[in-house]
Amino acid sequence: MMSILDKILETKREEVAHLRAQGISFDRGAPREIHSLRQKLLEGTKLGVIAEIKRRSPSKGVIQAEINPATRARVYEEAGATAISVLTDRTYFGGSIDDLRAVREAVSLPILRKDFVIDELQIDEAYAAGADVILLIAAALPNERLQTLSFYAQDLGLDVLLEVHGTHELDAALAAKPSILGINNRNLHTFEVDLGVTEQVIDALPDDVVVISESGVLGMVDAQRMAAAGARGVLVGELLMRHEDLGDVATCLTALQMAKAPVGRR
Ligand SMILES: O=P(O)(O)OC[C@@H](O)[C@@H](O)c1c[nH]c2ccccc12
Repeated sequence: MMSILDKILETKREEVAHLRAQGISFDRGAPREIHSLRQKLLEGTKLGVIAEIKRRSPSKGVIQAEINPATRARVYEEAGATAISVLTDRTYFGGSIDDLRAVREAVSLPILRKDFVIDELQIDEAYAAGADVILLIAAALPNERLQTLSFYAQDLGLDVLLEVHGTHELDAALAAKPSILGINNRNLHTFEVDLGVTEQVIDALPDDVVVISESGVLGMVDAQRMAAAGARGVLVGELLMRHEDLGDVATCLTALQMAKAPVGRR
């Protein structure tokens, strides 16, 4: 049976063919300002919170479809988020690259393009739209493509967040020299969430790898647990997106930042 990830990757191949027909243009001679998430995580004295804009997902269905990404991003910024993650996939997550452009206009925080990147053109598109970080998923790409795409993005000055789901992907992930390693607590095939995944993977890592823990963080206790495991930051989507009231969003985000910073790792 075809998994959801396989299905998504098939859609991405169609999107890339479309992009190729269209072309992406930006001026390589005039480099843009890049806001480095890696630097911010390293300099931070608290646990970093990467706040996500996600309307829906294959695992949860609609979370909140009618939002203004720019307004929400401003609330995230004012409440002290370290960075903003924008789901740009339309078919499965209800987002778009226009959401990312709108967020870029609204905030000066680092912005992560959250999508399923399989081709250089998607990285060009992210760069032209104002992203600072791109996501690469170890489970989605052969080892040598992971490396090629990681180096391609870093040559443009972007940070690369490389996502793994277990220790079996670590050799491939580290060979691609990501700026940040993301440990996803959600299994992309079964959608099962287990914060223990971050703890297990961090145990197997060299100390100098900058780590964030992704998915399933549902409050301050979970954030604290991920910080204690050694994560420099957490990536939080659903918890924030479930709140419609922007005051509640800010309160929720402020609470997450009360977690103590990790000790004993970079
Ligand atoms: O909504 P959550 O459980 O807080 O998770 C956020 C984020 O980690 C999740 O959206 C995510 C992690 N890796 C991904 C890859 C593609 C799409 C989405 C994701």
